[in-house]
Amino acid sequence: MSNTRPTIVIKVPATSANIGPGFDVVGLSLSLYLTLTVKFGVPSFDRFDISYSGEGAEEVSLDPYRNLLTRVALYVLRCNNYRSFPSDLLSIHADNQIPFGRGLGSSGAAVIAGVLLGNALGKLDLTTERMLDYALMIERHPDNVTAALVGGFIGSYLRELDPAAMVASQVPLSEVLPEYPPDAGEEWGLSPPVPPLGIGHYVRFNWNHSIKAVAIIPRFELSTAKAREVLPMQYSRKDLVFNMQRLAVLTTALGQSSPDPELVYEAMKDRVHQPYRKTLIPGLPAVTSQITPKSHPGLLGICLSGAGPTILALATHNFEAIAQSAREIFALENIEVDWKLLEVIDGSEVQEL
Ligand SMILES: Nc1ncnc2c1ncn2[C@@H]1O[C@H](COP(=O)(O)OP(=O)(O)O)[C@@H](O)[C@H]1O
Ligand SMILES: N[C@@H](CCOP(=O)(O)O)C(=O)O
Repeated sequence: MSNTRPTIVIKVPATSANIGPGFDVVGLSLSLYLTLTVKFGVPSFDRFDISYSGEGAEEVSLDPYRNLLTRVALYVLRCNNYRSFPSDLLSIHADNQIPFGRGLGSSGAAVIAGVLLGNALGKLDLTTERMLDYALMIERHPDNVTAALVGGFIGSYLRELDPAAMVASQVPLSEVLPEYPPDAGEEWGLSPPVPPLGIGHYVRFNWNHSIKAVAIIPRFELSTAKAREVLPMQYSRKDLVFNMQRLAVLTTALGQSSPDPELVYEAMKDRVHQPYRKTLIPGLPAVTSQITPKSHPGLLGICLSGAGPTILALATHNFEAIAQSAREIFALENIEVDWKLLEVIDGSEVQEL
């Protein structure tokens, strides 16, 4: 009988964050996946192998100290008294359907996959809440990572931390995820900052499963960091009230048995992030204002997905016509798009084979 540990499969969904007015607050898990297959055995040259297929396979680093997935897993392991990866780790294969830098939560999925990987490698038995704490030390807005971990239509907030915990939660990312291993024979420097307990809190809203997500995906990347740099530090009371009124309505409206297109279309408008991001995404205002429930029966609402450039249209039918109209509007700006019809699905899964 072999003593090798069973293969582990980790499956994490894509997400669409914000859904219009819920900037950094709401997220949906969508039916595109990052799937890791983790094998155990005796690695040659003391080094496990990382391989990729699918989206990003050509550009991602296969060095475990540079790759986001394995850096996150190592962070979780080091916070739990492991010095490094287990010596019987043979290989990690990542099959990725989530395009990078398009506003479909690729980095959130990678962070969650990394936390689940660290938890599985170290047999740590972390609770969902604790895994969320680890993820929030890296991706510091809760909308994508929470929806990717627990699945569904999710609202979340970050708890106000006491001053000591606040310091711990704000250490620079370079200290949470150092890129280089120590030289041979040397120990890692400082212990990594262990997350404070209970950083993120969430609730799952009802979702009417007749509503599908049409993701219209421009063929260019926009990093979330760049799309956050264009946002102002302060907002007017008028704009905040505009968003809060809509968000309060939207979180219930999308779970009703017969979603009301007029109500949802208006409730998916936003004044906190989309008006500022239009400079980075030509065509955004035209797409969100010209495709309406009147022009496209079946459409409920339309917004930027996450930080963009993907457009998220929520609809019950007429998916192709909605996508085709968005394609024509983007074509006027010389932007080509792909589109996918996605479902709102469950959260992450970890299986032993
Ligand atoms: N599966 C993955 N493995 C490794 N790195 C990833 C993975 N997914 C995303 N990333 C990293 O995250 C970056 C994209 O993050 P970000 O700008 O936040 O866009 P997104 O909207 O797709 O989350 C990629 O360029 C890559 O560096
Ligand atoms: N609330 C964040 C969400 C970023 O989502 P992503 O899928 O673009 O990473 C924001 O709008 O900046």
